[in-house]
Amino acid sequence: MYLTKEEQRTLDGEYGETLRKAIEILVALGDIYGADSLIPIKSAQIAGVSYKTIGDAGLEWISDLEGKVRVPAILNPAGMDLLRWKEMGIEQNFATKQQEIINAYESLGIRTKCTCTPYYLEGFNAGLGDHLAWSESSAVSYANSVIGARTNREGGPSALSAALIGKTANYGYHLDEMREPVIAVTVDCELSDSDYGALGYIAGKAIGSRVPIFFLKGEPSNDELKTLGAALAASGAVALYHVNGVTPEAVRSNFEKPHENITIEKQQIKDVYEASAEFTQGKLNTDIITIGCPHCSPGELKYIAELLEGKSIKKEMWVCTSREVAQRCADHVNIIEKSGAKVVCDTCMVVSPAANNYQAMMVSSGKALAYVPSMCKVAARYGSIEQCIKEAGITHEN
Ligand SMILES: C[C@@](O)(CCOP(=O)(O)O)CC(=O)O
Ligand code: SF4
Repeated sequence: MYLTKEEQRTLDGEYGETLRKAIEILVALGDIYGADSLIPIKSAQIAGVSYKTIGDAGLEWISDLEGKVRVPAILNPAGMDLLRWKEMGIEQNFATKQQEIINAYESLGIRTKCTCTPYYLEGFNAGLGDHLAWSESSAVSYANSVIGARTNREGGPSALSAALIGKTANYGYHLDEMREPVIAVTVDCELSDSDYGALGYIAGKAIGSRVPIFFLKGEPSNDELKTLGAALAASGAVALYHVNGVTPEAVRSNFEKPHENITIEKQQIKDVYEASAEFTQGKLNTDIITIGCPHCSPGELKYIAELLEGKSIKKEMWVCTSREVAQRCADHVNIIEKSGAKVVCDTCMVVSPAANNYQAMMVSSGKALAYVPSMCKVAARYGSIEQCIKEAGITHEN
């Protein structure tokens, strides 16, 4: 891989051990994947924040680093709401370790905003063709597919290295030829809201890590595309998808329909909503409802507030979002919290150990449906946002 003189000096350790280690990781990845050079990035989003997923080894690795990031960088969700962790049932020891991780990242100049939806934050707007180093799989999918920016699915260490160097290796989804669709997915029915998460949940398994192009009957909103992409990345490993006539590169490039095609039927979407026998036979009772995987947009918070206005709910319910979006939507947040639901910031139902305290979770996300059973050891069932709120049990209505 070609390195500039400056990059070579960094690799030789002239600017210290942290930058040497960081560029070594980028060069190693570039050599493995055949990159020709390093290219500048606009921003970084760094995974590996929850103490639940990185543990003491991760904390130690980050704490040993020195210096400051060269591009705007933020974090993936942590294991707790950084302010209201006690209310979530998080233990003191976990909270202390979690805060140490946040402090270690902060000392590297990383903004301690913990979210998988960086594209809603001030200073993180990305545009068509921008090169990024983002980690969280749904954020990667949204950046590539909905925005038309370019990022590989970075691991925590490689995104952090890219942030410190301000560059990433030029391979994979940074290149035009890797962004062309190779499989078509035809959907033969109209879809709305959580149907897109169900579609992603089904289609991801068949697509694996390939680039699909969807042929849909309607035109999904950006929130629906977010839901689709998150599920595709979780049940499969899709980092980029196109929707014919909708997503920016499909509109500009007018791709030819690939030869391989899979068709998804209405019944397959409906099946995702069918709860398992354990739920229907009453052996499992939903004891927590979670919405906001990926983190809620302002529009989703507004919709949830409309459904909950003037009502009280019986069951534990979390609405997950970023702190910045929650602050921007304070009125909607107040309405949601008045109902008894919690607007949980900085974390989510998958990366917080607090989720493990429950037995059965109802989710409105195809991604959460795929991950909650394995990552939290909690049974999960699927429903639309409206069905989730109904399941929370409305006790009174004004
Ligand atoms: C499940 C996921 O959304 C959260 C876990 O991330 P982390 O490694 O704890 O930052 C990761 C992903 O899908 O990229
Ligand atoms: S599991 Fe869902 S809410 Fe949690 S970080 Fe991933 S996309 Fe975001």
